[in-house]
This record gives sequence, C-alpha cells and structure tokens, in this order.
Amino acid sequence: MTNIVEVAVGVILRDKEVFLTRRASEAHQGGKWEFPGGKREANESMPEALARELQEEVGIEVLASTPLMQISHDYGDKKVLLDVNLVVQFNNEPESKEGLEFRWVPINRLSEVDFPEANSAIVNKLLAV
Ligand SMILES: Nc1nc2c([nH]c(=O)n2[C@@H]2O[C@H](COP(=O)(O)OP(=O)(O)OP(=O)(O)O)[C@@H](O)[C@H]2O)c(=O)[nH]1
Ligand SMILES: [Mg+2]
Repeated sequence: MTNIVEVAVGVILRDKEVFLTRRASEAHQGGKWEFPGGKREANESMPEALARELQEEVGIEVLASTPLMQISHDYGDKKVLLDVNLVVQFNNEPESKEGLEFRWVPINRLSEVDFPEANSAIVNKLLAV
C-alpha cells in the first residue's frame, strides 16, 4: 500500500492558545487529541479542504491562514501527508460539531498533550515560534 492520505490541518490560534479536539475512540489514532482537519477530496485544493473541514468539524469560517509546515508520516497501517496551517482569523466560536471533546491549550503546555506521533514536529515548531 503506497497510497498517501493528504490531510489539511488547522492550528487555530488565539491569545497564545490553540484549539484541540479529541479523536473519536474508533477513529485512526482514536482517543488522541488533534488539530481539527481532514482529508483533501480529489476536486479540492488544500486551502479549500482546510476551509471545508474547519467549517464541518468546528463550525468556523476561516478568514486568514498561513502555511506552517508539511509532515509526511508512516503509521504502518497508514501513510499521511499533513499540510499544517496557522489559522489566525476566523468567524464564529470554535466548538465540536461532531460532539467530540474540545479545549483550548496554551502553546507552552502542548508537550503535555497526548497527540498522534506525527504531531511532535508541529508541537516543536509551535514551541519555537
Ligand atoms: N485532523 C488531524 N489528523 C491528524 C492529525 N495528526 C495526524 O496524524 N492525523 C492523521 O491524519 C488522518 C486524517 O484524518 P481525519 O480522520 O481527520 O480525516 P477526516 O476528517 O477526513 O475523517 P473521516 O475519515 O472521518 O472522513 C488520520 O489518519 C489522523 O490519524 C491532526 O493533528 N489532525
Ligand atoms: Mg478530521
């Protein structure tokens, strides 16, 4: 299996805190905390996928985002390419439209959070900013 899943990921940032949701227990990497986002569909650009996923999952309208980094990771059962974007301007208060747990976490506490393996590069980058 050489198929790589492309994922648009949004780091929603406000007052040095980021917005996290908790993955459903039955999902890939279930029970771990994540930055909201999801798979790019064939007809979409990455920015379009980001806007759609953040609207669907957390109910915000992205007004401004900047690319942070791309991460390739092989989970063994799945290969992902995470396209990670800082979301600094948005409409509406983020929540989980899917009934998942969510919380705001200060950037300087991100190393304490139980994330999927691929996310350690994101955390390191955010801590360095
Ligand atoms: N959204 C998101 N996915 C991540 C992160 N880190 C990470 O390794 N992933 C992986 O990227 C993939 C993206 O998946 P997703 O499950 O959110 O995709 P989706 O929203 O389109 O879900 P669906 O499969 O229910 O349609 C999963 O395999 C997930 O484990 C992260 O911080 N946020
Ligand atoms: Mg998702």
